[in-house]
Amino acid sequence: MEVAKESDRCNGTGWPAPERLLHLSCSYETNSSPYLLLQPAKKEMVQIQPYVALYHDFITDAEAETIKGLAGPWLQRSVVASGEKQQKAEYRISKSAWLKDTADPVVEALDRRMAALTGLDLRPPYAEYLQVVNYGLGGHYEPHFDHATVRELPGWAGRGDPRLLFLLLFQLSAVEAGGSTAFIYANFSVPVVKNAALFWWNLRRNGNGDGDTLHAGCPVLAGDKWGERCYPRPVCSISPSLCDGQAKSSCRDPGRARTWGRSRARHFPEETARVW
Ligand SMILES: O=C(O)CCC(=O)C(=O)O
Ligand SMILES: [Fe+2]
Repeated sequence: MEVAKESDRCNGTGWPAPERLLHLSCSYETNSSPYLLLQPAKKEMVQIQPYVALYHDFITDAEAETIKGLAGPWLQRSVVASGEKQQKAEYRISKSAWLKDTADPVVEALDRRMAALTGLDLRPPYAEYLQVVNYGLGGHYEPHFDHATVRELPGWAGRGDPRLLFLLLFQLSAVEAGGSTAFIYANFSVPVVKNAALFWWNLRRNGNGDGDTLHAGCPVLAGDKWGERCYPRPVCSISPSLCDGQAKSSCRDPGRARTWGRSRARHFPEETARVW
């Protein structure tokens, strides 16, 4: 496969070939949840492999403004993981702040909506607090994986699974130009859609990192981009198979892993046709 460049994807020249669009669809999702029965999630499947979906109107203008207001005073230059430490990096230019679920009822409401959407318990310790991200002019996040690619990472055994199960990125603002999320190997990009939530799985159902998810936050060319990330830190992740073999020492809650595996199969049925 030709490996697309970040600049091509950020220019929007890398849409999937027509035969890869056949399975794509839009649907209202309720996931048998009382929250979503009243206001179904408007799901647009973007790509099956890697699995990427866009949920339109997932938050309201008022919620977006509240979140930006809460985070504003706490924003600091974003950091990236470097071994056991966190440090600033030229390849991630943005500011970020963590929001506790007790910070405001809006944050709690978002937590409930995310749980309804994914079927997963996303409260600490199963996820980090929500993280608000602000990219100014030229702000970007160069191509990276959200899951750790080195199995020997410090802390792998002692502190649970360091890999990010999925990413859910709420779009809190419109961007005048730039700012798309580009999937480099998969060869497509998703523009910023205000109030939508962009979702992708970083780990496959067998618990391995999905090598097709290499992605980037494209530079903001005009305006500024505000997002909020849900940052799950699953213990034993999604698959009971993770409880076998190498990752056993990180497995503190196999029961939860089984529940999460079942939720994933139920809430993301498009995946079940895939062979892993
Ligand atoms: O801002 C984006 O479009 C991508 C963000 C991202 O990759 C991340 O937060 O890990
Ligand atoms: Fe990322």
